[in-house]
Amino acid sequence: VKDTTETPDLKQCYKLLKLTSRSFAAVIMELNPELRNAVMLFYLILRALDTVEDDMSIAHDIKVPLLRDFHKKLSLDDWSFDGNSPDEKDRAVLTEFNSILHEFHRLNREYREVIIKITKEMGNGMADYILDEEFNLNGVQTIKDYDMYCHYVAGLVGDGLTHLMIIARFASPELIKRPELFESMGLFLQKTNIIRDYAEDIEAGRSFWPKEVWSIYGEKLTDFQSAKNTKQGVFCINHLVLNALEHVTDVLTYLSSIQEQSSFQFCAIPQVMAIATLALVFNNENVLHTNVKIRKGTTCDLILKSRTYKGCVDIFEYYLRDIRKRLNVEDPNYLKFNIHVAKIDQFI
Ligand SMILES: O=C(O)CO[C@@H](C(=O)O)[C@@H](OCCCCCc1ccc2ccccc2c1)C(=O)NCCCCCc1ccc2ccccc2c1
Ligand SMILES: [Mg+2]
Ligand SMILES: [Mg+2]
Repeated sequence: VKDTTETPDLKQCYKLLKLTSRSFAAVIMELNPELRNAVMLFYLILRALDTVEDDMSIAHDIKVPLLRDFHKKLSLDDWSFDGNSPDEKDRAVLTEFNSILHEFHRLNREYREVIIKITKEMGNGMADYILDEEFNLNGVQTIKDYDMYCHYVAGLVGDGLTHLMIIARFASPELIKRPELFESMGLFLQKTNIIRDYAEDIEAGRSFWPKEVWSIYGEKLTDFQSAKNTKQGVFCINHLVLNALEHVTDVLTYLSSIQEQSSFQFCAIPQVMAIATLALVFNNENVLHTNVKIRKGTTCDLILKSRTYKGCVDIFEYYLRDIRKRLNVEDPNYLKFNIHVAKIDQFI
């Protein structure tokens, strides 16, 4: 019988979960007990890794080996790290890493193997980017680089979660044959965050908007912050929204194959939040200056409506129509948008 005693370490882990993530904590708590601890620990371990990646105060010669070897910490009984991550709540996952390790060793082997594999691949992908001088100086260059970066930080999460759900028998093994589906689950979320976080990232001295796109609309990425370039900045946002929408059909196909209710909601809620966020950032010049967020009321409606697959399809259809209605003919992306949204409509 599974040992489900609530140890002090487990309580500490759930405290860390709630501390580090508003959105993901809520959906992870919804999960069936069989899967909840594994996904919670998967989240905290990757959040710890990402906190190292995000911490601009850690020197490269410390950061790169730390990222590459992070998965090896998972075999230790005790390890913690005190970076100077500006974000207090994120720092805690690294200083309190022992609780995560103690609980990690209590997971069944199959779950641990998935988590170690993804942590190793993500850590090495992040390290490769940090070592790439081009990326360091000028950020993400091509759309191909953009997709590859998002693969490492989010596509791999979709990969790991899919395998955890299959081990727990909450998703069909057929999904393993469709890696493009779980890749899109991650890329849709990450690309939405990257578009939304423009102002915050520029402030922090980084950005992930691909040069292949923004250079169509401006000389420098920071140009969009001056009033005279607002229109070009909005066209750039819309171009990136269109690029993110290319993942919609894969996301809906993936959702249609999750049978277990709590896993379905766990997968569906972040996706419906993302399509609502994409509709919010579309044609929205505020994105160039601040971090726009969907209203709390909207969030509640989305959570309720996304309980069924049909509800999710309705939500996507609603926001895709909303975006199409607000397309302006002078937007260079006008034609591509219409063709692509019509294609998704056919799929739906
Ligand atoms: O620092 C921040 O607060 C934001 O960091 C972003 C960044 O630095 O780019 C960035 O960090 C990425 C690296 C660490 C990934 C951590 C993660 C996130 C969600 C999870 C959900 C469940 C289980 C494990 C999870 C692991 C970030 O958090 N971006 C949010 C989008 C990531 C989506 C991951 C993902 C992929 C597929 C999914 C499928 C189903 C349900 C949730 C899913 C969640
Ligand atoms: Mg981060
Ligand atoms: Mg990061």
